[in-house]
Amino acid sequence: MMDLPAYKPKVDLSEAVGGREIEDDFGGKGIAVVVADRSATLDHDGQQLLQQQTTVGGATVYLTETFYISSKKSTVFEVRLTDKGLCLKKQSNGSTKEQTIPLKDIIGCRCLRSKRRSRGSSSCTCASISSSNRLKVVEESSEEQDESDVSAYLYIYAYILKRNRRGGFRERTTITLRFRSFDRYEDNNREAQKWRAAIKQLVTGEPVQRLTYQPRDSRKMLIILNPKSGSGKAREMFQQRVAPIFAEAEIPYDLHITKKSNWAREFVRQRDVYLWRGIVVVGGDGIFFEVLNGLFEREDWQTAIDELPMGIIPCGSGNGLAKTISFLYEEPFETKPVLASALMVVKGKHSMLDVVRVETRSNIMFSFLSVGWGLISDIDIESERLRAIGGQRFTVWSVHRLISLRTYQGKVSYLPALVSQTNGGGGGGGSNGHYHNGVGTLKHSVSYNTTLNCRDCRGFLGQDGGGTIGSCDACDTNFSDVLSLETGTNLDLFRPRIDSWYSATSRKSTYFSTVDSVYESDKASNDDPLQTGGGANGGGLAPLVQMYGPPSRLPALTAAVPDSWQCIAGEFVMVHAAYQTHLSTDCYFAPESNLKDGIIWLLIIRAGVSRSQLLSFLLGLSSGTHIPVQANEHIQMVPVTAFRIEPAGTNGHMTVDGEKVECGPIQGEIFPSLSKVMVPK
Ligand SMILES: Nc1ncnc2c1ncn2[C@@H]1O[C@H](COP(=O)(O)OP(=O)(O)OP(=O)(O)O)[C@@H](O)[C@H]1O
Repeated sequence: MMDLPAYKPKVDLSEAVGGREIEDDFGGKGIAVVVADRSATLDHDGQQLLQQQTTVGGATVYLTETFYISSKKSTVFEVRLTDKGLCLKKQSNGSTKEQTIPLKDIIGCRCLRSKRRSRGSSSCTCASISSSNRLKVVEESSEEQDESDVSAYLYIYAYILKRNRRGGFRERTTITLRFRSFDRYEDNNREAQKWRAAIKQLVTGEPVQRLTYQPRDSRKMLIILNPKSGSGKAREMFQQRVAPIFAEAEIPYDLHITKKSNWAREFVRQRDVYLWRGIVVVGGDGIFFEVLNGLFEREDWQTAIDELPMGIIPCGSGNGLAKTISFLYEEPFETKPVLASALMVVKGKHSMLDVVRVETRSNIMFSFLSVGWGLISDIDIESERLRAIGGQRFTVWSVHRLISLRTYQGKVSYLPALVSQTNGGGGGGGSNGHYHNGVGTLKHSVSYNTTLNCRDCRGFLGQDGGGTIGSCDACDTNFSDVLSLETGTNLDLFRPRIDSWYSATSRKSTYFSTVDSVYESDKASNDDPLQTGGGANGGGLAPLVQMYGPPSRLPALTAAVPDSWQCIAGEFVMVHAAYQTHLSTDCYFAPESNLKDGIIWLLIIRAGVSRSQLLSFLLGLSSGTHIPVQANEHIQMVPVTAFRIEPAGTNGHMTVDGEKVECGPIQGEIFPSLSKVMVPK
C-alpha cells in the first residue's frame, strides 16, 4: 500500500458557487458547489471496497462527507451517497434540512478540473470565485487546465421528476462537489473519483465495490439521425438537447446522419453492428422501422436483435413508439419529448418488444407499431403535404377526411387472441405464449454481407470527447459533439423458409421493390456492393436482399385462412392493427396494450357507421375513449394474434408503421418479445 498523503484541512472554505443555480428545498438558491472539508478513509489502488457500509433510515450508506457551502460560513452539509440517492443534509444556525436526489433521477457524473483563467485573474486553491466570475471547468486531459488550482470537481447530473396536475416535468439539477483537502491534484482527484465510481455503479445497477469506475460495456452507442424527420430539425435537436445528455452520462457514441431513404436500413444490414452496444435512432417511427428491418435482413438477425437494444429519440411527426414507452413508464413526455427519450436511452435499460411479421404480395417486413388500411392510413399518408406544420397535420386532415368519408370493399380475417390456437390449419398453430427461439435460421443465404464503410474515410472515425463523429464529408464532419462544459451544461412450423425469399404469390424478390432498394449514392465506387450490378438484376440495378427473421406460422397469403379464424366480408371505413398504446403522440389507440403482451389490437370500423359516431371516435382517440363502451356493430376492437386484410381493389392507403405499402392482401402475425427496446427502468 502506498503512503497516504498528509491530510490538511483548508482554512478558508467559503468560496465558489458555480454551475447553474437551482431551486432547492432548503429555501435558498443553489447548492451547486460545495467544498470538501475533509477526506474519508482512503484506499489508493482502485480495487478495494469502499468504506464500510452502514444503514441510515433503511438506506445503505456508501459514502459520507462533510462539505461547506461557499459563501455561507455557518452552513454545513453532510452529503451521503446511499442506495436511494444523494442525500444532502444541511445544518445552518441550529436548523437542519434534508433533501435526497433520487438515484433514478441521476444520469451520471464527471470529474473535472478548473480551467485556466485569463491573465490577471486569480485562481489558486484558496481563491474565492464569485458568482460573477463563474467556475469554468475542463476535462482532466485538457491543455487548458489550471495547474494552480489543485481541486478536483465532481459534477453530478440529475433530472429531477416534478409532478404537477398535467403529469409533470423533469428539472435539470447539477450538484458540484469540490475536493480540495490535499495539496496535490492527484490526491483530490482520487477522492472525487471514488465518489464518481460509487455513483456510477449505483446508477448502472452494479454492486458498489470499486474505487474507480470502468463501464462494463465499453462499446459506443450507434446513433442514426434522420435529418428529414418531422419538420426537419433533428440535427439541431440532437446538438442542443441530446449530445449534452450523452456527455453527462459519459456514453460515447458514433453518430451517422442518413443520406436518403433506406440508408439506415442498408447501414445496419451491412455493417459490423457488434461494434456498438445498441442503436438509437433520432427521428420518427419510419427510421426505427428501417433499422429494425435492416437487422432482420442480416443472416445473423437473431444475434443482432438479441445483442442490440434499439432506442428512439423522437423528432418525427408521429412518434408513436417513443410516446408509448414514456406513457407505459409514466415519464413526462409532452412538454419535452426529446429530453424524456434521451434520458431513457442513456439509462442503459431495455424491455422486450413484440414484433409483427407482415407479409404482402411482394414483401416481407417486421413491424413494431401498426398495420392499417383506410381512414387512419389515409390521414397519415395524405397529410404528408402538411408536414411543415408537424403533428398538427393529422388533426387537420382528420377533419377533411371526415367530411369526405370513403369506404372500401374487402375481407378481414383474424385469429382471436383468447381462442385456443392448437387447431390452426395450414400450419397455423400460432401461439399466444411467448416466442421462443425455436426457429432454425436459414442456411441458404444471399444477403450481401459487405461493409458500407464511408468511401472517403473508410469508416475510420475520429475521437471527439464523449462522442465520435465521422472524419469526412460523407460522415458529416460538420456535426460534432458540441458539449462544452462552460456552456453545454447550461441546458435547459411452418411454411418453408423460402417464403422469406419469395413472396407468397409473385415469387419475386421480397426486398420492397427494386425501385426502393436502389442505392442512390452520388459517391458510388466500385467497391459498393449496391452499385456494381453484382445482384441478380445485373446492370447496376439493386441487388436482391434476403429478409430473414422467424419464419411464418401462417398459411400463404394466397391460401385460405384456418377455420379457427373469424372472417368479416363487406365494406369498411378502416381496419387498423396496433401493438403499441399510441400510434402517435396524441393518438392513444390501444389503451390495454403493452410492449410485450403478444397481442395485436385490431380495430374494425364498418361502413354504415354514422358521422357522429365517427366524430366521437376520432375525438376520443387522444384520450383513449374512442371505443364505444356498449357493443357496437360498426366499431369493434378485437385482441388477436394474427390477421389478414384483403381489399377488393387498390383504392385507399395501406400503411405499415406509418409508412405506405402497396394496397393489396396483407397479413400479420405477432412474435412476442422478439426484439429489445430501450426503456427508462
Ligand atoms: N436523409 C433522408 N432523406 C430523405 N428521406 C429520408 C432520409 N433518411 C430517412 N428518410 C426517410 O424519411 C422517412 C420518414 O422518416 P421518420 O419516420 O424519421 O420521420 P417522420 O415520418 O416525420 O416521423 P413519423 O414516422 O414518426 O411520423 C422514412 O421513411 C425514411 O426512410
